[in-house]
Amino acid sequence: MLNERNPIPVLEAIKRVTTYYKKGETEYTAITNAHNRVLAEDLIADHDVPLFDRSPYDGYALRSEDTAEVMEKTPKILEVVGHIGAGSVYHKKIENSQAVRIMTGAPIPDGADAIIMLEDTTAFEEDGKSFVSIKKALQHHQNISFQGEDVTKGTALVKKGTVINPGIIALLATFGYAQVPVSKKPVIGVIATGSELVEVDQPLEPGKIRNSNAYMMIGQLQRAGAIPKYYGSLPDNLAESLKKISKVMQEVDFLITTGGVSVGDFDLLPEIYQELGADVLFNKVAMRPGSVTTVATINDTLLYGLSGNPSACYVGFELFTRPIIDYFLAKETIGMQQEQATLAVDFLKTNPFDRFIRGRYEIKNGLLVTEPAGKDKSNMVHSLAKANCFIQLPGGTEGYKKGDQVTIHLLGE
Ligand SMILES: Nc1nc2c(c(=O)[nH]1)N[C@H]1C(S)=C(S)[C@@H](COP(=O)(O)OP(=O)(O)OC[C@H]3O[C@@H](n4cnc5c(N)ncnc54)[C@H](O)[C@@H]3O)O[C@H]1N2
Ligand code: MOO
Ligand SMILES: [Mg+2]
Repeated sequence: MLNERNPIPVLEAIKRVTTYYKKGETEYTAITNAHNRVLAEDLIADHDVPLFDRSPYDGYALRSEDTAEVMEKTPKILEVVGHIGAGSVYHKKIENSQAVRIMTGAPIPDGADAIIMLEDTTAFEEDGKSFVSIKKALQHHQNISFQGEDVTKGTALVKKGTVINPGIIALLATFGYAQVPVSKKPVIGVIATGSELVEVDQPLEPGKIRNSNAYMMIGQLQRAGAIPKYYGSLPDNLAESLKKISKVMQEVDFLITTGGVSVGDFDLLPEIYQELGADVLFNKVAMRPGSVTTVATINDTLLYGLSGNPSACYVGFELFTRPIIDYFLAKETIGMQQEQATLAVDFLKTNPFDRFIRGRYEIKNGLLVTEPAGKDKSNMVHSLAKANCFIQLPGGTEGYKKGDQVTIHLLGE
């Protein structure tokens, strides 16, 4: 007699796993490897940017009052007493009727209060001295890039928990973070189960299929910011599976298996949980696909038993494993972003349970529109390649029509 399984709602299942989350630690990574990592400390400006008033143009630094009487036909002649580029400093003070030739990024010399662009000047030499003819009047503080105008010291720039992007890397570099504090990535074990599986580099034989789930999950783990540790696939053999799974549980933060969680004669995971004394949090979720998704714990370590059907495995991972990885990484946002979108085609099946269709969304004329990414069967793999969201249709509904509003869960960052 089969043991009856009680399906629980998706949100209840997510709640049960999240009570087991572990928060990771902080580690340091070289700034050249910081992209896509999660910042583990708030980034606060410890100095102004720019740190000094500087020139935004190639031109001349001068005293604006010297240009008060400049008119188109009566230019003002100033003596050029210095010449600096970015990285150099003019150490004297600019006096009456003097100018310093200055390049973009160089600090404004003392006494100067404005910059004139090269294009509005003519340089000439006379008696071994340099002069510049100024053709335009300037205002006090005209064309100055001021200290602190970009960032003021003390400003909170990026919150911990933010995923680091190239723009954040620019800030980290600006403030001298050669080593960046980031959340340590969880190490997550992956085991595929099933005597029908051959590895990706092996030829197919009658009755066999290639193991695609393990590699799919390795990609999902990488996308989620975890470190996958692949332990290969196991045949449907109890003794061998028990030995391997108990050993692997010691080496990882969590373990994911795929396959063998349903009620078939060779679905060994239920017996494995029992033999290992695991606490099964749930073994049936009111959803399609992935209804047989099982999550157990052994000594508070999560053991995910995802379905063998590729689409069910994929959905089970994103709904139940990904939020735990987000917690581990102390991310500011947990789980997939949700949006409302317009259905672009009819979807007429009934939905006895919550349905998560592998979908594709795009922005058309400023609106989010979505449609299934392909055939909607849990044992199919093709539609996964195109999917960039799940279309959620609540249980107890039927017959969604083109134009209906639906909730979508976004898969990408
Ligand atoms: N009598 C019932 N049969 C089934 C039920 C049920 O409630 N009663 N549930 C069905 C549902 S729903 C699903 S989903 C599957 C779940 O099956 P398992 O998780 O036990 O997975 P397996 O039996 O091992 O494999 C199912 C299917 O997936 C293929 N598979 C397995 N591993 C991989 C892999 N690594 N890469 C690619 N494909 C894989 C496997 O060959 C099977 O075709 O059970 C239904 N049955
Ligand atoms: O768990 Mo199954 O995926 O509902 O198809
Ligand atoms: Mg099975």
